[in-house]
Amino acid sequence: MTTTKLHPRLDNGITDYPEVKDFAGGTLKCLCESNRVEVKVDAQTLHNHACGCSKCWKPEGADFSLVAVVPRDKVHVISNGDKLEIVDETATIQRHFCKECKAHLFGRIENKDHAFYGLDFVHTELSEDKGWSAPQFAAFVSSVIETGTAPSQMADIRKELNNIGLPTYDVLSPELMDLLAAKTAELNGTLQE
Ligand SMILES: N[C@@H](CCC(=O)N[C@@H](CSCO)C(=O)NCC(=O)O)C(=O)O
Repeated sequence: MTTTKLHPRLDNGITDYPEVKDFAGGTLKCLCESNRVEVKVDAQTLHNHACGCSKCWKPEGADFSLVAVVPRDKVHVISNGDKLEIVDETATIQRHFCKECKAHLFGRIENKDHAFYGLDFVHTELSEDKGWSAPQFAAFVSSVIETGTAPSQMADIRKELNNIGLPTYDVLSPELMDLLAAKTAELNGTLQE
């Protein structure tokens, strides 16, 4: 038994993701009461996952964020873009957040030599549209220790994630780590076909 709250959309199992075939996207809205920042995403997301890292945006009290990727040319700010600022311009992922409510609307990589260049990071819980892809794994699980989770809770947290069907990794999933390594090999000239 653990007192941890993974994320409001994970604590009772993965029930809020009725993934819809051919789902074409929806609109993300910040958490402000009025003048919401709105970002239209014209595609289904890929690689949706729980992320325990300290940089991804999490709802109040949650240990994990839920974050997925989508092609950057499918992401368009349609309202109140003047409220967006970048958390850290020097980070690999430039997270565009609403300076009033602090929600992150999208994260973008501007370095063309990065394996994930061309993909934006989005939190589909900011959308009321139903049909988004469901979380598939939990990444950066050990990182929750960095933001104040006791190491003694980690076994329970991993068990809880596994119980709702999410394999746990302390970096990204093997598939994504292979993409990162292949990009490094490509840049080093050692990539084999
Ligand atoms: N232990 C660190 C890990 C931070 C980290 O590497 N975060 C990943 C998360 S992306 C979504 O899963 C990352 O790629 N970061 C690049 C960036 O943030 O620019 C911590 O917890 O801070």
